[in-house]
Amino acid sequence: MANDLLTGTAPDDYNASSIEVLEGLEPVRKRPGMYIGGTDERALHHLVAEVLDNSMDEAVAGHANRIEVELHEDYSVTIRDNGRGIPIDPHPKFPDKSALEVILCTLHAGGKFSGKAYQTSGGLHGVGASVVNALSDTMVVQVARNKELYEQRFSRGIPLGPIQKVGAAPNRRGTTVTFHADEQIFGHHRFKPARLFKSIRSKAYLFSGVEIRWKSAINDGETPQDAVFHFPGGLSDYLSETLGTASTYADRPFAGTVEFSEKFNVPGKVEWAINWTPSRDGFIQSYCNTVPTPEGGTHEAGFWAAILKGIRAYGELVNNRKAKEITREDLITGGCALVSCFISEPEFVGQTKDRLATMEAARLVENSVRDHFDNWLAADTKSAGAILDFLVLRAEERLRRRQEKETQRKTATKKLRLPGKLVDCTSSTREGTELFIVEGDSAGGSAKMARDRKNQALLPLRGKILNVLGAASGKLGSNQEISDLTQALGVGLGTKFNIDDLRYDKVIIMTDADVDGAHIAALLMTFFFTQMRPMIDKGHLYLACPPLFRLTQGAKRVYCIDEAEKAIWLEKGLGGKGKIDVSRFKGLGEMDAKDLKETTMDPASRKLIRVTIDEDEPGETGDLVERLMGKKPELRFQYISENARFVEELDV
Ligand SMILES: Nc1ncnc2c1ncn2[C@@H]1O[C@H](COP(=O)(O)OP(=O)(O)OP(=O)(O)O)[C@@H](O)[C@H]1O
Repeated sequence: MANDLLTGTAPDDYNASSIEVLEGLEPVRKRPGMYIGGTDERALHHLVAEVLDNSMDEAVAGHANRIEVELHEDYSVTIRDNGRGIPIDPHPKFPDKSALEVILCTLHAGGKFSGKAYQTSGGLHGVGASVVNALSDTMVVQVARNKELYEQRFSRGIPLGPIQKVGAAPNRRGTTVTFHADEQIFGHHRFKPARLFKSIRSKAYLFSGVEIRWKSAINDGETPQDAVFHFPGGLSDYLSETLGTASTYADRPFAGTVEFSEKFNVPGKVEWAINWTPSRDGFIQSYCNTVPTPEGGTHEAGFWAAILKGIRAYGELVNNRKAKEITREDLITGGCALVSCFISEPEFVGQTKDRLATMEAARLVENSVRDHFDNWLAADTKSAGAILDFLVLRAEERLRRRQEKETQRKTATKKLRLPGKLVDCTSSTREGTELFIVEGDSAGGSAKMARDRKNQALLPLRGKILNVLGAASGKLGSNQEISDLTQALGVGLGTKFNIDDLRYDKVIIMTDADVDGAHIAALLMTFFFTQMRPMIDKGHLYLACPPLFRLTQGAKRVYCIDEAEKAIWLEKGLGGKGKIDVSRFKGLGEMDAKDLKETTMDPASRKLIRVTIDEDEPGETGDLVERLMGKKPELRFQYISENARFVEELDV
């Protein structure tokens, strides 16, 4: 390897033959995570959702009204509908294959791309059924069409033979899929009757035009083994059932349905139900085209916007001045909501469709719900008043909590033994405050003058802090610089560390633009990375970017971060009169307060770099820290001298 690097020749074993092209359904088996979000229990249950969603799409499109789901003793599952049946005629693009085989053995084959066969479908990528096929050791698909019954069998995505006619089906139509999940992929995970039961029941609530029958050969002692779900009352009934005997502020939920075609001249609709209760935490369950969206998305955003604007407007109407303090956060505490929308060509994030991304959905849902909510509040003043009072109380509680926290900070600050050299800011709340950690001697004076006293504090460090990677943990607590820093931050060290006690919003490392400065910044970042990691994760740690040069030409002046920037200005000129005067700042201390403020400290003109951790490469970050701060000084020296001006690229 080393020789190859030196001679510049590539090793022989990395060439075109190293580049694999996965064909057919191979990628699904190789990388199931990409298609169903993993190989765990959740992913396993997602297989049923993929097949069931296809039957639901048939129902929502008006072609089926009955679906059956059966869990067998060997943990295989059958899903049957009375829809049109997957097409079985030869596919025009692949005349020797049936459409069914193309659908089940090819990614991105489906009837939901153009919106002709389905208007508002949960399916859209044309991969669901083929993914289930690829991840099942057996899969049997039967289609009853034109009074005939057809069947094709598969194993791990490969057809075991062509499609065959297996009998007559004079009184039947629709699709039946039976599959057994492959243990090579899902290991010991098995379907849980309770989990399937719950998700199937919620599907039935989402579309009142369908009846879903459930049957299970597995008895888990709590889940019914037979059930029929049909809910003409839709989401309103679902919410009442979910809330059970909990007391609520409105006797009946605020619920309704709006067809988009009537209001906005586009296909689709939204259905919703919400009520508020003092007896449990609030929740929102949202769906798009019957697909659950546990991470929410634009339809949820539109819904909350309508409710928030509605309740505030009602508050104004009844002269409740505090209503304008209500925020979305208050609506959700104690607010239990179900929202289900149907739109054409929805955009989800990922194949598991956990979040809706279609922007249009926010507008459609908000405008549909808003009028109804206004009318509902006006018509039922008893419920409206109770809800408004409850929400105002929530808002007041939230504000009180915030105030308490602020006073706690004030008193804590008073009680706190702050390090003598800390130049604190005067703000009594944490909001908007910044602590600059500066290289002691060089920056102290000018930084003091350059700062905004109200919200910018300074902690001058004398020389280099302890290298925490090499140090024993006992040494940390007794190190003066580290103890000053920890005290100034207010967060405590080791087991006492608590990010909630942090006294500043931003902690900014401001060191000289030279090798020593880079080293100090690296030591500090290592300290935060290893001892106070949440400071980085929660976005509190920053690097200041002081300039290295000041160029002056007559009355014109610019600051340059590095040689390259200087070269550009020298070339094009500053636009002033006479020759360009270049001064190089050897340290922050050399800059006068005005320069330092303008270039490095004033939020209006400075540049800051937020220290982040590359989530994809946590191992690498650890490696780099070890390389920089570990036991091998030669590696550290090499890295720092190569990167002294570019510490910001560390991205520790
Ligand atoms: N039960 C069914 N009845 C009728 N047609 C079906 C049925 N199941 C699947 N199909 C047809 O097979 C196509 C492919 O289904 P598949 O589940 O692979 O993808 P999809 O539903 O189109 O999209 P997604 O990958 O988002 O689920 C569907 O678009 C539909 O045309």
